[in-house]
Amino acid sequence: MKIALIGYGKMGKEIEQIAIDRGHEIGLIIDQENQNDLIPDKLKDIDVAIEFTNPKSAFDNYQICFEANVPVVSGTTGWLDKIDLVKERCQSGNGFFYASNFSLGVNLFFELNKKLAKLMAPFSEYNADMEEIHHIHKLDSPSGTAITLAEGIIENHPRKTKWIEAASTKEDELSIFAKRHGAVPGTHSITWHSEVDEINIQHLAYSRKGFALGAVLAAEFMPKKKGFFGMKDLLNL
Ligand SMILES: NC(=O)C1=CN([C@@H]2O[C@H](COP(=O)(O)OP(=O)(O)OC[C@H]3O[C@@H](n4cnc5c(N)ncnc54)[C@H](OP(=O)(O)O)[C@@H]3O)[C@@H](O)[C@H]2O)C=CC1
Ligand SMILES: O=C(O)C1=N[C@H](C(=O)O)C[C@H](O)C1
Repeated sequence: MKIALIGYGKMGKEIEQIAIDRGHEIGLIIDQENQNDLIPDKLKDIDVAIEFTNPKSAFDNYQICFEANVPVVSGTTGWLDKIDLVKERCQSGNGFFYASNFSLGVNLFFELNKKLAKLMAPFSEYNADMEEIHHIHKLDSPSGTAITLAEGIIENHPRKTKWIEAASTKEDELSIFAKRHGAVPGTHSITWHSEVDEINIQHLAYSRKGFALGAVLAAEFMPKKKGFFGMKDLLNL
């Protein structure tokens, strides 16, 4: 498979290594300094583009790939205000795969989080909050993964209707505390507190390898696909 890497930062470089180890060819690398090279003509013989840039650039990059009819795998977070426009493009024949977190562990953790929220629903003595910790270079807050976890709680718990990135005393609000520290790859914890105890679940990434492998597996799934896909399609969760 011939891959275009759009964004050659921490994730782009990790993905390049895993893609090569799995026998793929990197046909094009686009980063900030050569971003004007991302034109449909340069994508002519590319099977799939993997996009990890930043919230401001992601959507424009998708559109260029769509024009070239190249399916996109994207892990960039913080651009979801445009998700309906991407879904429209997918309905008209383009292929797009998005995950706020590509690691197998986090996707299992998403399911565990939903099950725990459902289990807690009848027990009003417990209230939840969330903490996410990432490296100091992260641009968006809270993390995309934290938002997916919050949505999982809100869908499965009748007393939580929204999340806020602050301490809240309102029962219907789920507090998310985002911390930035050193080089932390990504840690997410959910705690259900009562007056007498607490239940805590946590996913802690040791490195970016799990995210990068998931993105390459998604890229292997995508050539010739049309429509909007996510980790549930890949992992059959
Ligand atoms: N879904 C998941 O599993 C994961 C998602 N992420 C997300 O992926 C994104 C990237 O993360 P990460 O690799 O750590 O970030 P980095 O900042 O290390 O890398 C992003 C790269 O994109 C470059 N870039 C900026 N603008 C453009 C552009 N218009 N076209 C092409 N390249 C551009 C940046 O260049 P410059 O530095 O010069 O600006 C940088 O090299 C973030 O949104 C992060 O939240 C991260 C890990 C896992
Ligand atoms: O920026 C990062 O580093 C990460 N971003 C993703 C997110 O926002 O959830 C995934 C992972 O936590 C690392």
